[in-house]
Amino acid sequence: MSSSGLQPLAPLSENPKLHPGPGSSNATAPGHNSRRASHSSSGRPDPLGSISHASASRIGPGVIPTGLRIVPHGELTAEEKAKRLAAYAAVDAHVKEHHKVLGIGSGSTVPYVVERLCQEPHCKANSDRWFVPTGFQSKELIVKAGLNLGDVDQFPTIDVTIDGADEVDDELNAIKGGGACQLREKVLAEAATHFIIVADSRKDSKVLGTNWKQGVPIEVAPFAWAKVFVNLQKMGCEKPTLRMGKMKAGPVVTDNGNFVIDAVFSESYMRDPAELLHRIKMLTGVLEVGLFTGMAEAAYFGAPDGTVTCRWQDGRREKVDAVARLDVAEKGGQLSN
Ligand SMILES: O=C[C@H](O)[C@H](O)[C@H](O)COP(=O)(O)O
Repeated sequence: MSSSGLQPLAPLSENPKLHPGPGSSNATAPGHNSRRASHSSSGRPDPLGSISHASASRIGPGVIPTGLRIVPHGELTAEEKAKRLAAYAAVDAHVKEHHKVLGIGSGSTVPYVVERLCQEPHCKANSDRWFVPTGFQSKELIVKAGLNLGDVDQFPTIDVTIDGADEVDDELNAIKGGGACQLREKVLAEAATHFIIVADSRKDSKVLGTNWKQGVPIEVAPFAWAKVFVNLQKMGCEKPTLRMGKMKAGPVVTDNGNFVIDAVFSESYMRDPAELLHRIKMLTGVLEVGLFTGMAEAAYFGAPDGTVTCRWQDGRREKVDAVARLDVAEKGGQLSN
């Protein structure tokens, strides 16, 4: 089925041992799609062809598709409810049956995107789809949900990427990288025909840096971090900080093996994020900047009162009723593709 011609590793969902019957604790919730993925032979060399399902299942417990646990909506905090509603509204508006390759972002809002994709009507098309992650967390989400895992080297063109954001301005420019995933996230945003943001209403802002005070996340080659740090100070960055690990002595290391510098810039810089992005990106040693300018087509913001606002790149703004989509989430349960 792959238009790229590559045939990725068959999903673990094809292993019957990993799919207990309906009476088990892994029984699926309403909306579950039990169809298996089908894979056609590409005729081209398959670098993963020698890996059998059996050997794949021995990789470790972390990769077994255990399904996603849906927390009943009533048990969520107002903030989590808002994220869920934004994610559901975005998936319903932008994922179409003919979309075959979906980019899955990172952060605490994105699990609700995957949750929605595993419900009716979307799940019907999932067996013929590939899901491309932006990092370790979203890869685990995809695998646990039993969805077909792909990568951007197989699918350099993605139909829709849906991702969270740390802050979004008036023109849908965004700060991203609070979870250190900015490099892969930007590759998947750029590869996507439609790049959509999902967030709670605290991220909805006029000027970047108004609510997100941590600074612009910048992924740097480890050996160059001190040089970039000094360059940023010379550029006028008020407070560069090498992001440090928690429960780890030393800096955060990204999924790509790099460091992250968080750089706070004054409002005058943040009012022109495209120019700031350009200047930072030109510093040798910088791999990617967590400023996403002119990329998002639409952004969905869930509010604690249960409303969702969609903002479009052309400035349009509309209210979306997402509460009506909560039938499966109201009950909670276990969900897998
Ligand atoms: O690196 C992480 C990403 O850019 C996230 O998408 C961003 O931090 C938003 O995450 P959350 O949805 O948890 O606020």
